[in-house]
Amino acid sequence: MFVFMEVTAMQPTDVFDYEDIQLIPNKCVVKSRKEIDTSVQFGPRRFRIPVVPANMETIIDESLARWLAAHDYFYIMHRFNPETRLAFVQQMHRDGLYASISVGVKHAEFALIDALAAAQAVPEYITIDIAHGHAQVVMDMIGYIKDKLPGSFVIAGNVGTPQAVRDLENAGADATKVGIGPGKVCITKIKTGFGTGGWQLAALRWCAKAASKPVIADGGIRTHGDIAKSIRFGATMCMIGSLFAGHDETPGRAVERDGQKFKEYYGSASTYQKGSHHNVEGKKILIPAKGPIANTLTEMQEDLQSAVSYAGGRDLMGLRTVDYVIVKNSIFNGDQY
Ligand SMILES: NC(=O)C1=CN([C@@H]2O[C@H](COP(=O)(O)OP(=O)(O)OC[C@H]3O[C@@H](n4cnc5c(N)ncnc54)[C@H](OP(=O)(O)O)[C@@H]3O)[C@@H](O)[C@H]2O)C=CC1
Ligand SMILES: Nc1nc2c(ncn2[C@@H]2O[C@H](COP(=O)(O)O)[C@@H](O)[C@H]2O)c(=O)[nH]1
Repeated sequence: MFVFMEVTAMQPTDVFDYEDIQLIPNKCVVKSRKEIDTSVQFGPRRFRIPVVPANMETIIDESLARWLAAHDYFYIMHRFNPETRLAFVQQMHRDGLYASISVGVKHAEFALIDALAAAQAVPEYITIDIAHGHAQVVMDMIGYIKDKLPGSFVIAGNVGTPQAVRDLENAGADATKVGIGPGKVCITKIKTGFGTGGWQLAALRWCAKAASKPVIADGGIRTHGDIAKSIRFGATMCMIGSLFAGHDETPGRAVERDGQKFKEYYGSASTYQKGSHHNVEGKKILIPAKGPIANTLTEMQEDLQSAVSYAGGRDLMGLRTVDYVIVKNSIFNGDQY
């Protein structure tokens, strides 16, 4: 009985997801959407939009990372070519670009931090990227990075509860990443029964209320309007995989089916990434080819500018206070996009 009461007290009050929310407009205060500033300060730098492509092997590679950095977008390089990370940081710095890498928590990852420190190659951003980020080993890694590379901005995740956000912040994380299982290629909820899939936006709101530092909303974003909703519910930055998959520059393998062009998009915990069948929590899908990523990034920015104008604001913070309604599954109203 006591345990039941405690669990009940931990639950968020409203449960909803992106598709269940519509934001309510305020009077427009700009003459043109072009006046609206969508930029965001995140750690030591300012970026054009509050969006980062997921740190997954089919979403980002070194070449795209370089392009994003050079064009003032945030990126996080994945950690699946572990031996290349020191050289990557050095090359980015040599070219006058910021470095943003991912690490895990196994023994060799602590050695990487030592190697970066020894070479005085201090990445501007380090993301600790594991499935279940509310873990002592993650807090140990945060402490280790803060000790050896105090100049790096540390993002830790993934988590799905306010307690996890507080624990990682107290361990020294500069930002936390929220989302357990809402991703398009995720099967965590099916395989384990756990996660924020189906109520990711409510989980974001729940976690962001507890946060004293920036939160990244990670997974489940299916439309550009979901970016505005993430900001409304407390995110500073949005991590997106599936919407970026399929572009010319995203590195998923190109395939053709019945004369149509697609690109592969697979989970970081899928058998395709891991090369093994143990603890698989991801799958592979095909995403239709989409053309240049720059077009999508521009469209995201324009849609965000429009969203802020509906909010009656001039910048992203205008979204934070808008009213909203919860209408279950209301977004497409039976229509196709
Ligand atoms: N956002 C999400 O919902 C999810 C994301 N992913 C992504 O998949 C990739 C691989 O993640 P991950 O398997 O954590 O990376 P790793 O293979 O590096 O595992 C992380 C470490 O944590 C241990 N661990 C203990 N419990 C868990 C658990 N429930 N899930 C995962 N590890 C656990 C692992 O040991 P051992 O392997 O021996 O158990 C290992 O030592 C990451 O990029 C991650 O972001 C994966 C699943 C969910
Ligand atoms: N449960 C799993 N989640 C995964 C896996 N690989 C990546 N991810 C997460 O998904 C988001 C991207 O979500 P999307 O809805 O925008 O496509 C990514 O950032 C990770 O957090 C996986 O194998 N299993």
